[in-house]
Amino acid sequence: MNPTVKLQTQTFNNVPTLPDSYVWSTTPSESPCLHSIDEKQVPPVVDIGDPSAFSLVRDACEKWGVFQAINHGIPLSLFQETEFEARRLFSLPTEQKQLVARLPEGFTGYGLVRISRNFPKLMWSECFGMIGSPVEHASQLWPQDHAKFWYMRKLVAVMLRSLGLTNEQDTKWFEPKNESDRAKCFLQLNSYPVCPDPDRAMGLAPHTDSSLFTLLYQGGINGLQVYDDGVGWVDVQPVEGALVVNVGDLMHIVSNGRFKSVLHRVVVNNTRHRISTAFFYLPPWDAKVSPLKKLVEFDHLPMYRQVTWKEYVETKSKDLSKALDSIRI
Ligand SMILES: O=C(O)CCC(=O)C(=O)O
Ligand SMILES: [Fe+2]
Repeated sequence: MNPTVKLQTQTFNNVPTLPDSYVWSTTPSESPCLHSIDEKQVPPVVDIGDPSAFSLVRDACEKWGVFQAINHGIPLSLFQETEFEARRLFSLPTEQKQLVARLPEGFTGYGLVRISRNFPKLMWSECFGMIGSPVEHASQLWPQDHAKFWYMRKLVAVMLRSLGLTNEQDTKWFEPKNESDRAKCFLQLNSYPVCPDPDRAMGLAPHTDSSLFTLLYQGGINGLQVYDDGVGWVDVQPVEGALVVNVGDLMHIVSNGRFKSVLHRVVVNNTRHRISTAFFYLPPWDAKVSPLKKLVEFDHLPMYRQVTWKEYVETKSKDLSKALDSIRI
């Protein structure tokens, strides 16, 4: 049994005060968050079905590295059902969740978020990871007709087109060489239980996602914050029907730094148990990722050397904040 996971879950259920191991020195009061109502100071909400979406997405990814997408074509009921099942899963007794505990180096199963090992303090959260997507099976069953199972296709297309990548040559680098090599989705259910002392706790420590991009459903409960150099921490308020789209490190590399991978964190609260569902859109394991030629021509010099996704994950698990810099030319 993983002792850390056991400690964590018991703590969530039983304590009236925050144990020392969960007290962060960087509290929200030390790094205040902006609760802004000025819409220029928050990541924008973009209607993906609108013809102006490409330029709005480009601007948002360049300035913030994040936006909220509406009209994205993904049935919201999928997320609502996922949230329902996530609440069922996280409310199981600890011993039962331990049956599917994530291995220390693994991605799937129940446990602490993977980035926990990079921080000395514990985070007020637990998670459950899964790999795979229905597209893998649907494409074998209906080779010509599986597009409707690829829920993220509209968003993938918008992200690429907003970078000016419109033809097949531009996107060949992450095309699968065979069916088993197809781009993967990693799904993570995050649970942030009600916390006795939210101002001194941390739901999820500041990090960037390693993915190409991440789709996030945050239900209706606040908690996600993104960092802006000029303004500091900014709330990403849940918007009905919207999905948060984060630019990840790989998109940052591919776009030669034009789309910036967004630094974000999650704060907790003392009244509501927050659940979020994150889909990390990933290239095949051995895909070679580097600034795309077309985009380098625009910027003149490549900022990053080529790296495989596998190599990048290994580098990042050793040092979260230095992985991008370590491949900088
Ligand atoms: O719970 C959230 O709002 C964010 C989750 C997140 O950043 C992650 O899973 O990487
Ligand atoms: Fe994240």
